[in-house]
Amino acid sequence: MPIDLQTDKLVLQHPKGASAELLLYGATIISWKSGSVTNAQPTERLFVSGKAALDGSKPVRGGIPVVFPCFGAPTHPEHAKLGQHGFARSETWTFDGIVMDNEAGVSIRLTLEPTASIAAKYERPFHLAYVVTLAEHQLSTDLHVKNTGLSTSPPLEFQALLHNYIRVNSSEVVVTPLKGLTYYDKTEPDEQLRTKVEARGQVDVKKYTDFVYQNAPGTYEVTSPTNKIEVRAVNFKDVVVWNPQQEGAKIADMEDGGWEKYVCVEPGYVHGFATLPAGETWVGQQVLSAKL
Ligand SMILES: O=P(O)(O)OC[C@H]1O[C@@H](O)[C@H](O)[C@@H](O)[C@@H]1O
Repeated sequence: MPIDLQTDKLVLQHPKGASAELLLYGATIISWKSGSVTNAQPTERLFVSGKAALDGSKPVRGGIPVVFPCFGAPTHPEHAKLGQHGFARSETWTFDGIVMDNEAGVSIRLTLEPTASIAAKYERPFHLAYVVTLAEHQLSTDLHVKNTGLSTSPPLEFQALLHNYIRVNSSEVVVTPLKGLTYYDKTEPDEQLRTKVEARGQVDVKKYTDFVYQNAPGTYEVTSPTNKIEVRAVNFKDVVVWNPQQEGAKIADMEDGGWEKYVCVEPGYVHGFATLPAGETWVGQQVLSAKL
């Protein structure tokens, strides 16, 4: 079966060998196995911590959690009751159907609408759809946000991000091209000094990195001697590069030394807020391609 719907997760299988698994909880992709143009053998491209909870008790430490409607701690008054990174990664989504099932792509759609538990902490009406498409060497994830409010209601203001944990040796990986971009350095203790300009042609994560690059180009290469993933994003104007290094030891669900096994490269709309008038839809798209 190219698409296997189980109680709490979906398994996608591409006829040429790639596969992906996603939980209904958080619409979190927890595995993407893909070959590349130069290496046909499907290999795992995402990192999931050995200590991650996969039972819906807390957001998954790894894979691709969906961040909506706030990134980090809430800063918008409408998000005040939400936790870090919002609720999309910790609510159970609904399987809405198969979008495509052929060699070009095996594709499904999940949706999320306000539930009693969401409405208790977030009052705005919305409809989210998440379309996940598996191709021979690619995984596409498209987030559709609709403001379902009445025409008289104010625009929806939100942030959204795809929190990719890319499996790679973090001491060898570089992320390009980020040179010349303004970024917000969340590791900088002095608030006044947090806005910086990237001077490096190749950004490594050999030290604690938590950088929010603004107005980034949208296409990034995540390269190590044994792995290369291209991240292509549309409408996610910013990109976060995160690796906690030893700070990761303070994260309860991080496996020992887990930070040596991934880099997070996260396209998002996170500097400021996307503004969506009533009745309209915003679509943020991402394509991950295995190049090596
Ligand atoms: O522990 P969480 O909520 O999954 O967040 C992990 C990291 O996510 C990154 O996107 C943030 O920039 C970091 O500041 C944060 O630590």
